[in-house]
Amino acid sequence: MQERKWSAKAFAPAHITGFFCIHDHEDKRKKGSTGCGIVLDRGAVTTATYTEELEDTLIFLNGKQVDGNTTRTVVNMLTDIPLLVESVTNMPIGCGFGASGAGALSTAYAVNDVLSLNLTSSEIIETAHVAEVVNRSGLGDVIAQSYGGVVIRTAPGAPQYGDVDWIPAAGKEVLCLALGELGTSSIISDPDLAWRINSMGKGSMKRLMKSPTFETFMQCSQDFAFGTGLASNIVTDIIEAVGSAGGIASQAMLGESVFVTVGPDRREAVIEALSEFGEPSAYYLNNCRAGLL
Ligand SMILES: Nc1ncnc2c1ncn2[C@@H]1O[C@H](COP(=O)(O)OP(=O)(O)O)[C@@H](O)[C@H]1O
Ligand SMILES: CC(C)(COP(=O)(O)O)[C@@H](O)C(=O)O
Repeated sequence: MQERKWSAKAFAPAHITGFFCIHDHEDKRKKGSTGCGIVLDRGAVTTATYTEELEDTLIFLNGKQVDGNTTRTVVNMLTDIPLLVESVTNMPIGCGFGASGAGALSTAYAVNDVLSLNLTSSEIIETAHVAEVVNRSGLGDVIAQSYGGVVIRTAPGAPQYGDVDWIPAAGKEVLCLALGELGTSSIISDPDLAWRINSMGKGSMKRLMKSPTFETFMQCSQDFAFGTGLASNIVTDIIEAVGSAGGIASQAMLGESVFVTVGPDRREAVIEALSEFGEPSAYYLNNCRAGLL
């Protein structure tokens, strides 16, 4: 007889979107975003546990009980068995690092395993993507987090409907400064903002595809942050200070956060410039995908 599994653990990485376009569709699997972003070496590790005493699904984030609506939707889409879901993350939450997507995707992998649901990766990714779309907590993070690297989302939606390509890049360092939260739901639901996002996003996508390099990605992201008006005064000041110090910075969508790329010769100067505004953290590009641990 197969041994009963009580617990399963999975990982999903952080993802910063540089620029994006919103694609609405009544079929939530086909709704999503196109755009480009980077998958990073931090993420969420989630354990799903089955215990007989549990009456309702409980969700913990870094040891504290949370509503975790997107994660809860994932569990409800997959089972009516109550589960204990414990997620631990070393990325900023609500700041444009795709934390909700990483939580949802790692949960979907862990639940599939602990309950032996025998879903394929495409079905697992689709579940997490639909949960993000339904909760308006993200549109494209789950797709990028499923693949790793510098992901260009060329067509929106879950794996069977959407499409991706990559800018080949080695484990480059990315400096980040997370200042605060931006509500993903309120921004993507605002018709004026959505119009500006889409008109800037389309232009950024065209420009990137003409010259798909990491430098073009950074430049398009910066123009997107300014052109959409999403960059606050402080974010604008930081982006300019980094530029003067010899780096390229942009805003992590959708958060009050800045991410930076810089060559080794200007690294110290850029860190000094960033330190005027807060304590920067060093991340690395991650070419690894989400999955079971
Ligand atoms: N690993 C996780 N597990 C469960 N819920 C999470 C996790 N990470 C973030 N969340 C929830 O996601 C919400 C933040 O999502 P969102 O506003 O989309 O920001 P982000 O840019 O971090 O994705 C918060 O309510 C938070 O409790
Ligand atoms: C930019 C965003 C819509 C939200 O990203 P976050 O705030 O990190 O959940 C993302 O999911 C995307 O589609 O590119």
